[in-house]
Amino acid sequence: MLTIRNLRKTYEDATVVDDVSLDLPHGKVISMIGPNGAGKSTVLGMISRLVAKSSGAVEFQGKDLEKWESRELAKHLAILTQANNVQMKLTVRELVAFGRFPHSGSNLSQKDWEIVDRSISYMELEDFAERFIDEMSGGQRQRAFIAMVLAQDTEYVLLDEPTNNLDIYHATQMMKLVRRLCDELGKTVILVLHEINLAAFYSDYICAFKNGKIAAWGTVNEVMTPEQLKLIYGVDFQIHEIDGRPLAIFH
Ligand SMILES: Nc1ncnc2c1ncn2[C@@H]1O[C@H](COP(=O)(O)OP(=O)(O)OP(=O)(O)O)[C@@H](O)[C@H]1O
Repeated sequence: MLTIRNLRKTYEDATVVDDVSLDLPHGKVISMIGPNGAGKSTVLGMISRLVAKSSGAVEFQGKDLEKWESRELAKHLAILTQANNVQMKLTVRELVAFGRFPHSGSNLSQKDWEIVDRSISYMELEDFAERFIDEMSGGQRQRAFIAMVLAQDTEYVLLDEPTNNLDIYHATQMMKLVRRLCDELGKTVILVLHEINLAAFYSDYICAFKNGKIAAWGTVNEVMTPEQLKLIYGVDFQIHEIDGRPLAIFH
């Protein structure tokens, strides 16, 4: 369980996350949506300790996040950020192997390499395993970084805009994988997404942010209403239903 209490982030005189409190349920897929600059990545960053909070508290598995030892935390919680670039000349398989570091350091066992190869195949990168990541397209590289996060094999997986750069096929495969991580492996997946229909189709809960505050929080059906979406995004929405899930049309 991840509990957030009165979380706030200020930069000089700007408050970009403003008194956010949230109980993120375990073993579910939770999507964070909202306009540019609403504070989604900052909240995700504070949940993973990549961004220092200005005030408030984050409790992870009953213990204040600040009290976790870094390597121990990395065995339980993995994050994909938006700023993924490494300056080293690495192959996909070498990059993905970094995901095993919290567990095994640099001495990877046969089992670690099996997890690395399984993560590579989750992202359908088998044919690219020995390719250097700086010789890949943006979407292929994004999938390699996601594979590294998966190789960390944590109960909590935080993904900031994982579908960035991905085509429709790979974005859909990515979201199906997120569902499997949750349904088959019991993981909690927290994503930042701009594609609200991917959020609606594959999540259990949606948290919508606007101006640093929570604008809506609840099950997909509770949040995906024309009235709330208009308040969040400022455009008109129609909600249709496909396979029992809401589908938003906006114009
Ligand atoms: N290092 C920083 N210094 C100053 N302001 C920052 C810094 N990082 C983020 N901000 C500001 O904080 C606000 C929230 O940014 P954040 O990246 O959390 O938004 P977001 O909802 O993830 O947006 P997007 O959808 O565009 O990725 C923005 O107004 C941004 O300009």
